[in-house]
Amino acid sequence: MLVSAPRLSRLQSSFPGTPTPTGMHSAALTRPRISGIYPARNQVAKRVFRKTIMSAGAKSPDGRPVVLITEKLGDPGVEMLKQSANVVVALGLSAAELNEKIKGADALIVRSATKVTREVFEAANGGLKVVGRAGVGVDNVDLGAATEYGCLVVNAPTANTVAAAEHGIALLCALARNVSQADASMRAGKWERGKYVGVSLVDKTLAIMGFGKVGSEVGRRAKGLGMEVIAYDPYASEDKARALGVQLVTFDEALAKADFFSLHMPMTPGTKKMFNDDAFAKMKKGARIVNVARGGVIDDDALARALDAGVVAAAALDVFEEEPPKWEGHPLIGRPNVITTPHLGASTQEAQEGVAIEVVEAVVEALAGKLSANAVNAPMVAPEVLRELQPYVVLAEGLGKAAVQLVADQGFADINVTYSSPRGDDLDTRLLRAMVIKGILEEITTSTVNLVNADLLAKSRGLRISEVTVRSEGESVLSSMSVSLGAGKSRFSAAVDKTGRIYVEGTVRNGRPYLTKIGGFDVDLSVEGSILLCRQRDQPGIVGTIGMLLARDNVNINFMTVGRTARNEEAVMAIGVDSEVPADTLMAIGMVKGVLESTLFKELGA
Ligand SMILES: NC(=O)c1ccc[n+]([C@@H]2O[C@H](COP(=O)([O-])OP(=O)(O)OC[C@H]3O[C@@H](n4cnc5c(N)ncnc54)[C@H](O)[C@@H]3O)[C@@H](O)[C@H]2O)c1
Ligand SMILES: O=C(O)[C@H](O)COP(=O)(O)O
Repeated sequence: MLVSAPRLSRLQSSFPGTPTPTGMHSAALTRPRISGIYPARNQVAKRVFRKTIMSAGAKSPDGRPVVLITEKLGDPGVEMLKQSANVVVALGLSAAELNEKIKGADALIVRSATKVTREVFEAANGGLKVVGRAGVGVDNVDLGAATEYGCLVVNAPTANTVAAAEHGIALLCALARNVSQADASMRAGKWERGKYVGVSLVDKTLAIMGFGKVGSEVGRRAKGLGMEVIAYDPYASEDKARALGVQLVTFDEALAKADFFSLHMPMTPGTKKMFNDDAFAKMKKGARIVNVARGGVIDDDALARALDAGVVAAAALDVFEEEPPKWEGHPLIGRPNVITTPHLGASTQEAQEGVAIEVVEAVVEALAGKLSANAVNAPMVAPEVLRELQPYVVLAEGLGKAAVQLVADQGFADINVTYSSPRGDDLDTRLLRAMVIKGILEEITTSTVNLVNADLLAKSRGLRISEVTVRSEGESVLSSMSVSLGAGKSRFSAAVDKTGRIYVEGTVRNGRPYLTKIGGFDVDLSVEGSILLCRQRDQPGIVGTIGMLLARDNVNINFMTVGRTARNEEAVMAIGVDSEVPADTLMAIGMVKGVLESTLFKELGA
C-alpha cells in the first residue's frame, strides 16, 4: 500500500541520515565523503568491499601484488607503483597472450587500446582484483564481467581534461586558419597564399556544447582569444557559467547564433547523432565545428551533406564513431575542408603523466582494500542484499532515467526519492539511491556512476538529494518507490505533480519493474526499451492515427496502454516502440487532433 510522501520542506530540515521519530530519514548530500553518510553500515560495506577486492592472496612470493601494464604508462606512475607492487610491463600483447599473462596478475593497467574482455576475466578466474584505466572512457573494459568476477575497475577522470581542452583550441585555430591544409600544400612543394585565407576568431561567437570539465576549460581559453562564448548544457549551473562570463543558451539559440561550435558532451542515448540534418539546417551558414568529444554525437552523413551545401564551412574531428575508422568510403576523412586527428585529445606528456599517477593511486588504494573515489564499478553490497534488491535496482535506475528525460532545457536542482517499505527505516537504501542517481547522471555526464561514487558525483554537480522511507504493509521488501525532481519545467507537462515537481513512481511485480505513475496520471508500463508518451483527450480515433504514423516509418509497437485516471477527461497513453521514432514523426504525433502533448522515453531499461 502506498503511503503518500511527506512534504519536501519537512525532509530537508532533517539532519542527513538521521532517523526521525516519524520513521523518516533524509540524506541531503552535505557531507564530503560517502563514508560519512551511514557510518555503521559503511563499516560493513567496507569489509564486504575489502573481502571482495582482496579475496585471493597476492600472486608473488614476496607477498606484494603483481600489476600488469599493457600500454605505455607515464613514468612517474610506474615508479610510484613499483614502491608497493611488482610491476610487469608487456606492451602490444595479442588477446591470447593477454589471457595467458593475466593469470599471474593481481591488477591490470591499460589505456584504450587493450580490450579487457570477458575472456580476460574468465582467464584470470577471479584472481584479477583491479583494472585501472589510465584515462576517462572505460568502453574497452567489460564492466559487467568485471563486476561478476568481483574485479574493481578504476579510472583517471580528471588528469586529461586540460589536454582535451587544449586540443580543442588547437583544432579551433587550425580550422580557422587552414593550418593543416596549408602545411600539406607546402609539403607538396606549393606556395598557395591566396588559397588558404582564413577567418578570424576574435569577436566571433563560439558555442560550447556540453559545459562540463572539458567544455568549461575550452570556454575559459576561448574568452582569452577574444571570442564571445555561449554554452548549451541543460544541466550546467548558471553560477559556474556566469563566473566564466559564459551565457547559457538553448540548443536552438546556440545553433542559430554561433560561428564556431566545440562539442564536449558525453556519448549517451540522448546525445547520439545530436548533430543531424535538423540541427545543421538551423545553423548559421558557414559555421565551423570542432569535435573532441565522441564521434557518435555527429551524424557523419548529415555533416557531409551540410559541408556539401556550404552550411558548415569546415570541421575538425579528433574522434570517430568507430576507431580506428574505416578509411574507404568514409564520408568525412580526406575532405579538403575537414581536418582530422587520431583521438589525440588526451595525448600530451603532462596528461599522460597525470593519468598515470591518478590511476596508480586508485589501483594501489583498491589493492589495499580502500574505497576509491575513482571506482567505476564496486561490488560493495553483500550478495544476499544484492539478490533481494536486484529487481528494485532496475526499477530505481529506470525511475531516475525517466525523471531526467522529462526535464526541459532549464535542468533541475534537487532529487527526492521516496521508498514505501514494510521495513521502514531498516531498509538499506544505499544501493537504490545510487541507482536512481546513476539513472539520472548517466543521461547527462560521461561519469560511470555506482554505489561508491554516486553521492559524490551528485554532490559535485551541486544536486541535493533527499530520501524518505515510509513504512508500508506487504510482503515484499519494497511496495513502491518514487523519484521527483525540482525542475523549472518539464518536456511533458503532465509529468508535473501538484507541487510543481516532475514525479514518477513505480513498483515491482513478479520480479519485473513497472512505472505506475507519471505526474498525476496512473500508468502501467514495464520499465524497458523506449516508450512514446502522449497526453490526449479521451476521444476515439487517436490510437489508430498514431499507429498509422508509426507504421509509416516502420516503427514496431510492442505494447500500448492508456492511463486509467481521466483527469478532466484526459488520459496518458504509452506506446512501447522497438526502434527510434524520427523527429518529424514525433512532431506529426504531437499535431494529431486530440493529442495535447507527446514525448519519448529512450532506453529506460534492459
Ligand atoms: N578526445 C579525447 O581524447 C577526450 C579526452 C577527454 C574527454 N573526452 C570526451 O569529452 C567529452 C566531455 O568530457 P568531460 O570530462 O568534460 O565530461 P563531463 O561529464 O565533465 O561533461 C559533460 C557535460 O556534458 C553535459 N551534457 C550532458 N548531456 C548533454 C546534452 N544532451 N547536451 C549538452 N550537454 C550535455 C553534461 O551536463 C556535462 O556538463 C566526453 O565526450 C569525453 O568522452 C575526449
Ligand atoms: O577517454 C579518455 O580519457 C580519452 O578519450 C582519451 O583516451 P586515450 O587514453 O585512448 O587517449
